[in-house]
Amino acid sequence: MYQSKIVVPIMPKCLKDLEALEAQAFSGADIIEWRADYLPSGQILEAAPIFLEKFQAYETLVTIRTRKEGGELEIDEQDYIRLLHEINKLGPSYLDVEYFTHERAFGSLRDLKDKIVLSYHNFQEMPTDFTERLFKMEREKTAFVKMAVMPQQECDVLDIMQITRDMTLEYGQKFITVGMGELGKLSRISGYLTGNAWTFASLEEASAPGQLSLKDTAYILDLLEKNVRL
Ligand SMILES: O=C1C[C@@](O)(C(=O)O)C[C@@H](O)[C@@H]1O
Repeated sequence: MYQSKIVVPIMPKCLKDLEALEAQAFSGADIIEWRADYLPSGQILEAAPIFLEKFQAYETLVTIRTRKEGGELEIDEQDYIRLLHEINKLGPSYLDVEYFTHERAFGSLRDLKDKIVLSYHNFQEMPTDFTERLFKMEREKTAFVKMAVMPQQECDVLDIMQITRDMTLEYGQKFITVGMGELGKLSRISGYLTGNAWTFASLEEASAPGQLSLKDTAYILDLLEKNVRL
């Protein structure tokens, strides 16, 4: 039986929003994800030390989600890589890197692989090459590999869970998979069976469809992870 860590995203749209956040309100979370793409790219480096200092009691994940993968920011590849390198110098626990959108440029980030969450997002569908993409990302030997997709039918959710379990048994607990939307909710709380390493939960505003609240996620995981005997 496995346990999942709970990640709560924050999405400040200006520095004032970021400054107004109270770190204690996030208690129950293990990791705070800063969705830096909600800020104009010119403000990201100013905001980064504020974020990292405010949430120093938690592990931290910095994500610059580009439009192509369902995020808010249009940014060229060089800036994307440069920002990640600069933010890394400030000491976040983890950095999200979109593998298939920035595959050519990934080489220059390889030296950070021990803190990289290599990721792929598809808000349209469950890609038919789901497993292949996981294998491809796994071969880069980063800290974690993440896939967030949109299941279209019930069996897609079961497939996500089964594949996560198979990959975890083979390579260890380093996969983060999400079935987004209403249909996918079960995948978010199934880590005790599948080995899903992290689950994303929301405090006020959800950063993706189907996210459960932090309170509900903590309650359900507690129930499933502590009381189930396999
Ligand atoms: O990749 C993910 C997962 C996510 O899309 C979700 O569905 O919970 C939420 C995003 O903030 C995060 O970067």
